[in-house]
Amino acid sequence: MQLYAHDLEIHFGQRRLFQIPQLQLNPGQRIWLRGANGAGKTTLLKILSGLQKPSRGRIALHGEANPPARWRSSNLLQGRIVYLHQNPYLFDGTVEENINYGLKQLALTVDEQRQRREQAIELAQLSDLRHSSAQVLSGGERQRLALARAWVLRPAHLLLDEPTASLDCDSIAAMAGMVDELQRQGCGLLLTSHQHTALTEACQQIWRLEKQQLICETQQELSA
Ligand SMILES: Nc1ncnc2c1ncn2[C@@H]1O[C@H](COP(=O)(O)OP(=O)(O)OP(=O)(O)O)[C@@H](O)[C@H]1O
Repeated sequence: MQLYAHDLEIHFGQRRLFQIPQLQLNPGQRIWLRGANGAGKTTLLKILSGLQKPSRGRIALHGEANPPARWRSSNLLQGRIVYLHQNPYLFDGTVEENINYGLKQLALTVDEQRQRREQAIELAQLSDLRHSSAQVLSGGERQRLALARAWVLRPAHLLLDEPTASLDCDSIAAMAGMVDELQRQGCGLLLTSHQHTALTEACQQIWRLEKQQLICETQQELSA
């Protein structure tokens, strides 16, 4: 399921943040979105996930241009394109309950729910903390839980905003394992990161927000 955006533009008052004639994110593709502080990376991810309305333009899945009347209420995008914030919001309740919350939104049998939950908890290395309150988790544990909660949804596209900022090597490895697994299942991934990590290593393309434009490069071009 391709994600398309056409003619995207966003202004804050008189200031134009970016203008992007066209972009396409394919299933199973992993892209590193780069750019200086304030270039508009978070804003672009929020627009692509339907959380923020652009000043102009439209996004579509499957190539069907179908802009929602109210950007945020679009059923087209809900659950299919998931945005993961760099400081994720977790619900009151345990680690397991946070993951169950995501699962309840899906039409799965009890067995399928259990299977996904157990796999997610293991991949996120949260087995010992499954009954702990999410509110007492460390930064790295929170980030792993937030990704596990997104992981169980099997989104068509996952947009990750600085997912590994201030994480240690073990947490980054756990995050990379989950992201690799999603990619194998055909999930398209777009991620921002100011550091080169195990998550960015496997990106086939780099999109750079610069001078209000989106420039596409391959990893090879970057290292050349
Ligand atoms: N609702 C808003 N109203 C006005 N300005 C905004 C709004 N949202 C974002 N901006 C501005 O747009 C610019 C881009 O913000 P954004 O968070 O998208 O940048 P970023 O590339 O993700 O930056 P960083 O690398 O620092 O996280 C910033 O200068 C920000 O202040």
